[in-house]
Order: sequence, then structure tokens, then C-alpha cells
Amino acid sequence: MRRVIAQGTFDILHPGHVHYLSDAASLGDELHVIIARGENVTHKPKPILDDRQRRDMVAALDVVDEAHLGHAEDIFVPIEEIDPDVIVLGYDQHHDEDGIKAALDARGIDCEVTRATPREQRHDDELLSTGRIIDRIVERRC
Ligand SMILES: Cc1cc2nc3c(=O)[nH]c(=O)nc-3n(C[C@H](O)[C@H](O)[C@H](O)COP(=O)(O)O)c2cc1C
Ligand SMILES: Nc1ncnc2c1ncn2[C@@H]1O[C@H](COP(=O)(O)OP(=O)(O)OP(=O)(O)O)[C@@H](O)[C@H]1O
Repeated sequence: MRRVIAQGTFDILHPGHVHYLSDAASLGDELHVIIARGENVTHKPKPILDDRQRRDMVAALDVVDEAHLGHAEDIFVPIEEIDPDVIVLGYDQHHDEDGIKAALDARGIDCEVTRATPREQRHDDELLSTGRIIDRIVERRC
């Protein structure tokens, strides 16, 4: 049984998220997704939807076996509990593969780190970013 971890904010789901999670699921037998806590999302505006709602939507996707709310202080706690064979970073995530691998090694967690592929637009009006969906809402409804 090869366990895979994917993670992210997943605020307002779109096909880019489904692509990332399907890509991650294809690398093993069981996909666990860690949902970033709103309080820890500091590199972009805070999510619109609360932690539990984002987790419940990800959990409802077919490719996902379990969705977990992230730890508030230590991102390695859920990883230790899940004990994955591979962690899949998103194609554009700011995390550095070698840095995460070194931190895992320091904690004695033996696990690969790899990166998913991007999902390209399939038609002109397709929105593959939560930020762009929110911009569209503001433009059309405000
Ligand atoms: C391996 C890994 C594990 C993570 N675990 C957690 C966690 O337990 N709790 C949390 O709040 N954020 C966690 N994060 C952080 C977020 O998932 C994510 O990096 C960031 O906050 C949002 O990224 P996004 O813009 O790609 O959605 C983790 C990140 C990585 C790379
Ligand atoms: N178009 C896409 N193709 C492949 N993966 C994607 C795509 N969009 C998002 N992801 C992946 O989904 C995960 C969660 O993404 P996140 O919640 O940051 O969504 P986002 O749409 O990129 O958000 P924002 O627009 O606010 O930056 C990340 O690992 C990210 O790489």
C-alpha cells in the first residue's frame, strides 16, 4: 500500500485542483490531502471559506481517500501520522523540494518528494485559479 500526500488551501475548488489531486493519486494507492489552516495562509489573501468547509469539499472528491485539517503549528505532525511514501507538491507551490526533503530527513521521516504537473486551460473562459475566480466575482457582481 503506497500512501501519497498532497496539500494546499483549496479555497473554492476548480479543475486545476482536481488535476493536481488526480496526478498525486496516480503516484500511489491511497491519497491523503492536508488542508492548510486559514491562519497559516500568509503568502496570499486569507481563504474565503473556513477550514472545515474546504476540507469537506476535498474529502468529497473521488480521487481522495482522506482529507485532513492541517496542524496549526507543526506541518510535520500530520505527515508523521499518515506515514507517506511520497509527498507531491503542486506545480507552482513556493515550497522547495530539497528543503522539504532535508526537513523530513532531520525528523527521521523516509519519504520521496516530487512535484505535480500543471493543468492547461482547455477553453478560453476556463478559470484555473481561485484568485482569478474571486476577481471574476468582484468584476461581475460588485
Ligand atoms: C508537506 C507539507 C505539509 C503541510 N502541512 C500543513 C499543515 O499541517 N498545516 C497547515 O496549516 N499548512 C500545512 N502546509 C502548508 C500549506 O498546505 C500550503 O503550503 C500553503 O499554506 C498554501 O499553499 P497554496 O497556495 O499552494 O494553497 C503544508 C505544506 C507542505 C508542503
Ligand atoms: N491550474 C492548475 N494546475 C495544476 N495544479 C493546480 C492548478 N491550480 C492550482 N493547482 C494546485 O492546487 C493546489 C492548491 O492550490 P491553491 O489552493 O493555492 O489554488 P490556486 O487556485 O492556485 O489559488 P490562488 O489563485 O489563490 O493562488 C496547489 O498545489 C496548486 O499547485
